[in-house]
Amino acid sequence: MDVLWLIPLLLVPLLMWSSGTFVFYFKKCFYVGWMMVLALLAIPLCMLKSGGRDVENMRIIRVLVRHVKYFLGLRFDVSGWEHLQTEGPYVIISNHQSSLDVLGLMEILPDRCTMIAKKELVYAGTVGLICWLGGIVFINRKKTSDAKSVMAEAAQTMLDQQIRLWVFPEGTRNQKEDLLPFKKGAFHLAVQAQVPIIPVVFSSYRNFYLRKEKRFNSGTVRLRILPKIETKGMTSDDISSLCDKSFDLMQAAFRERLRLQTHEQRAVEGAEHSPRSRLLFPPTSPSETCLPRPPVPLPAPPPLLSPRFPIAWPCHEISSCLVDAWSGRPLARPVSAVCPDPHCACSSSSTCTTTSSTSTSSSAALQAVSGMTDGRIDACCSSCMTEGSGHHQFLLCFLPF
Ligand SMILES: CCCCCCCC/C=C\CCCCCCCC(=O)SCCNC(=O)CCNC(=O)[C@H](O)C(C)(C)COP(=O)(O)OP(=O)(O)OC[C@H]1O[C@@H](n2cnc3c(N)ncnc32)[C@H](O)[C@@H]1OP(=O)(O)O
Ligand SMILES: CCCCCCCC/C=C\CCCCCCCC(=O)OC[C@@H](O)COP(=O)(O)O
Repeated sequence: MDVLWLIPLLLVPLLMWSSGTFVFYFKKCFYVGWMMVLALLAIPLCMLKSGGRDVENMRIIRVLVRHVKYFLGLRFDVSGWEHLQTEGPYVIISNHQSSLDVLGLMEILPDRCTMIAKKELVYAGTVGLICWLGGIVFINRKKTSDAKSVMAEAAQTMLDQQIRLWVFPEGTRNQKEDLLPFKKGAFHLAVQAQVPIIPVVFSSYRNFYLRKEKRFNSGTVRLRILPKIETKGMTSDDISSLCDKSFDLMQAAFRERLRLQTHEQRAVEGAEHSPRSRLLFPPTSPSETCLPRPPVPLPAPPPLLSPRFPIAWPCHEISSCLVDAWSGRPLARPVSAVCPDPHCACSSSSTCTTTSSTSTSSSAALQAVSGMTDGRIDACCSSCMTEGSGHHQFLLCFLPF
């Protein structure tokens, strides 16, 4: 009789090892349960620190949530930190795939930043209470007029109390291959307060988390912080174009990442359903998962055409397509050139972090610039610097057919 308690103790690891569906439910229950417990811990700490609802409580919440990723086998890889180095209030907008977004959000959450959330969240037990204590602004999505007036008030509070706000402009969770059309509230907020917008793009979770298929493997989420979009001088007439511009930038970054993910995914097929992939941390690079792999030393980076510009090599976004994950052979030839891409998102003073070039015309233009005609441009323009003349230096990733 005494040994009966051993059964679940042995059964859980066995099921974890053998069943992906079990892992899915186990991890989800653990996540919700553990967040509830953490919130319970955080409540007295927040009360002691600030005596009630205060954005400063987000520091405590941030510290407490940071370790949860290790239990779930998730890694966060952040690029574009420099774009968060902006003084004063701003609005952060990001895509929203799942409640797991909270983990990524807490990885980069700046000081004095809180969120806009649906009002139902306040009823989520201890989590609801901690959201309230953290100063989260609750809106009633079903009553637009109420939501608008709450957000107009929030714009004023942002300025009065120097607060930053994080909004999910899709307005709901979305796991599709494209972002949902953006709601306008975040842009009204930024224009009313005359503060910049900082877009943040979470890479798709589909390579490790599939709600319908009941899969929750280990995986890496790439968070890309894009350059800020200024709203100084804008009025309500500019809301639509601001919203469209932000959407286009984020959609391009999301799709570009998704394309690279699909490329990497092919390399790890087969390993995908192994217990290792469900339970352990993901390897740091796709090539690590590819066995056997001949020990081919990587070639030294070729000299850039214009040494005047300090371009990092290999740059983060492109590095994943520089080497064939199976053979280790170099796939792409990085070259430096002036960016002819009309969609290039370089802004005059900052480092360019995004642009994707899929249209035939810009692809042809890039090929002409790079002098290579026997291949396809897979990704272009990363770590691009702006020359005095307004030309953009960038790297091309060139895949031979
Ligand atoms: C240790 C502790 C451990 C504990 C762990 C837990 C810690 C947790 C901590 C932290 C976690 C926090 C995690 C939070 C996550 C929550 C996420 C969510 O809940 S996502 C859902 C809610 N979010 C939104 O919905 C986005 C914001 N929504 C909007 O901005 C919408 O625009 C909204 C609701 C204001 C209106 O939505 P409409 O569906 O009516 O659609 P539209 O097209 O945008 O607006 C209709 C018209 O109203 C105008 N409008 C919108 N906002 C306006 C405004 N502010 N002023 C004037 N006009 C406005 C628009 O321009 C549009 O008019 P025209 O079509 O252009 O003519
Ligand atoms: C009454 C609803 C409350 C649901 C929350 C259940 C408790 C969750 C417990 C632990 C998770 C901690 C993170 C909580 C913050 C995540 C909130 C969230 O992601 O809400 C979903 C909302 O953005 C969009 O909702 P819909 O997709 O429109 O639906």
